[in-house]
Amino acid sequence: MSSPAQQETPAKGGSSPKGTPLPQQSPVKGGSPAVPGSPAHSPKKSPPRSPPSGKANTAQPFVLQNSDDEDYYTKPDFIYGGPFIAVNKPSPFLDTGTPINLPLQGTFKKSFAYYSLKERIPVILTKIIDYLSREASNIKSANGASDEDLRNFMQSVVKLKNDLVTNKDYDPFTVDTENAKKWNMWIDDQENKKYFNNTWMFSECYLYRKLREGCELTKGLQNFDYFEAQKKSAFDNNVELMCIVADKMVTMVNKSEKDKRKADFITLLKICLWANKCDLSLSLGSQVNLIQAAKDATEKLRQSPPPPPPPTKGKGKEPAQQAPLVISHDPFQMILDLKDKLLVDDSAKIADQVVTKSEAMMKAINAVCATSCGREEKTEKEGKEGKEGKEGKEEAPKQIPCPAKMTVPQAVMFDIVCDNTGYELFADLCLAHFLVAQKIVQKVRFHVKDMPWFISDVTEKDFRYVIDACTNSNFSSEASSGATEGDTGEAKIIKADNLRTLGQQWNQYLTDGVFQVMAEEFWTYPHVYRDMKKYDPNLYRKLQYAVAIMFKGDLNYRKLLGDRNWNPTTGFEASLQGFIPAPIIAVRTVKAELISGLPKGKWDQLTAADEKWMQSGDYGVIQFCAKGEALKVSDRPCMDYCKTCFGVTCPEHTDI
Ligand SMILES: O=P(O)(O)OC[C@@]1(O)O[C@H](CO)[C@@H](O)[C@@H]1O
Repeated sequence: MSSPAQQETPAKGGSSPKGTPLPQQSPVKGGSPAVPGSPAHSPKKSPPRSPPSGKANTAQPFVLQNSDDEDYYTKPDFIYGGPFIAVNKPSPFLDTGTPINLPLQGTFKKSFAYYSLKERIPVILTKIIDYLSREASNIKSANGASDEDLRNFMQSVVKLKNDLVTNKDYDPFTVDTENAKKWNMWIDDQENKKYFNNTWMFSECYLYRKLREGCELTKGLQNFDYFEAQKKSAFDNNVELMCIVADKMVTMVNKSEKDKRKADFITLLKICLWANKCDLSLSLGSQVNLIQAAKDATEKLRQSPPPPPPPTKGKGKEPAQQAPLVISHDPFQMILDLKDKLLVDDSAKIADQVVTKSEAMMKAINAVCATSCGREEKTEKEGKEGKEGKEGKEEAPKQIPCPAKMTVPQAVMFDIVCDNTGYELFADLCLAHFLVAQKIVQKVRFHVKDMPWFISDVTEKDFRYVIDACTNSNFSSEASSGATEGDTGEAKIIKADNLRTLGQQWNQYLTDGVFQVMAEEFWTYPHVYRDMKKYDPNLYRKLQYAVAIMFKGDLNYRKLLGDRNWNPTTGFEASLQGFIPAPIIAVRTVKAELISGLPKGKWDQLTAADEKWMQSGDYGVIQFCAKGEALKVSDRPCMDYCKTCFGVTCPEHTDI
């Protein structure tokens, strides 16, 4: 076993475990970091960290099972034949939050990363084990799996949980796939191979990838999605919200004048934002029901109402309004209610600049088309002449230029890097539909996961499920209290008529290629986005063709920011560390301890009021980096270059 003393303590080194030089280290947010060996560092055990406020703590106790656990570092050494001498080995565990500018990591005991690895993920794994034993016969019959398949998968989850809670080294992958080989290479490259000692991102992604391997190693569970049942319930729980949004969509997709179009664009961005509260990973797989959450919050507010606002002084001033005592679950009302929780709001900028850029792109495409269409006409003419002369001459195939050489896209495209399925995906689809219907873009590409990921992330199958479930919904119910009510005061009936119409339209868009679903491997790699160019240059190139890329949710945000605890006032653009294939939009409720682009003093103010505000998902940001790398002829051709295209046309990458 490698000596823990040899492991670099990140707070000391001033560089990330991957060796990336970091800016000068400043003090830890909420307290100065205790460095092992320093007087401030106490080897004493600190009281266990409580879970984020409002979340049920169903976690099991952290069982210390062998010398790989964190207490190992403070146990006395036994010297054979000599006296017992207590030697305090320098521990990589620090009793602090994540120091500024360091990666999020399980070694910082006051961080959400530590709490997640220690409490949250073991609970998620335990729930899978429970589900497998409870639903064994259904799972077997649905998948054509054997007892042995199920037993093997279950054992792999038990082992994974044990390895995690005892902070073992990562196990290499044994399944014989190219993807597993890559993972093994990346594991070899890690300086720290233990769950808590490496970056949170690597460990957490490894856990979800390893879960998948448990199924890949069986015969009958190859396509089994252990989170599917939870994802389906999540959809059902929020159909009422979808019906409310669908009803408003009717006016949003009609041709409208400029100002209304901009206002609707902004509204839909905000609907997309607050839909990101519906994430099953933060809730440890428990259903997130926004209607119930609104009812609970209303009840809480009624029990302890906020003090009335002080009277406003001065002539002609409006009297201050008492805050409403009802928290609505109507998604449109929610936007107003949560106004103060939206910490950075670039939505107006986004609405303006996406439209402007789309118009410019459309012009460029038309200009290219004018030239190539001219050529096509000629070809047609030549073809006719040819036909007259040579009978049966075949028509030339559509020429798709080499993506590495193309500097103008084939269509005006908006990309959405999806996060959660269910209501959140529904909201993303609404925004996409709006952009297409208003002719702002011609096509929307949805990037989804190629395996079950962070419980509720969208896979291709989930994508189809949501659209079909909308198309076939026959929801009809009295509006829950707090939702839109009729003018007459009568209870309003919420129906799925417009939801079904949306579902049908989305199916059509899929058939026509206006909506495209892409499940690239990269999204389930452990790499942060600044490294995309290195690990997947093809995907980077594809993204470059977008008019803008919207990254949804917290995990995408963590990857955008390199999973590093930036000084919160660092500019959003700087925190992207050069990853700007196209203009970047980040739409995220805050569920991890990192953020950039905050106004001065805001972080301190929020932390003084609630030190766990970054773990709750109650706050949000809509951020924009308008730049985007210029699309030049690539100095690094497509990785499939010349395989089938011979440098002329591209039959491979039709998704560009
Ligand atoms: O990406 P999402 O769905 O918004 O959030 C994913 C999430 O719940 O998972 C991570 C921990 O497992 C957290 O960073 C984050 O809160």
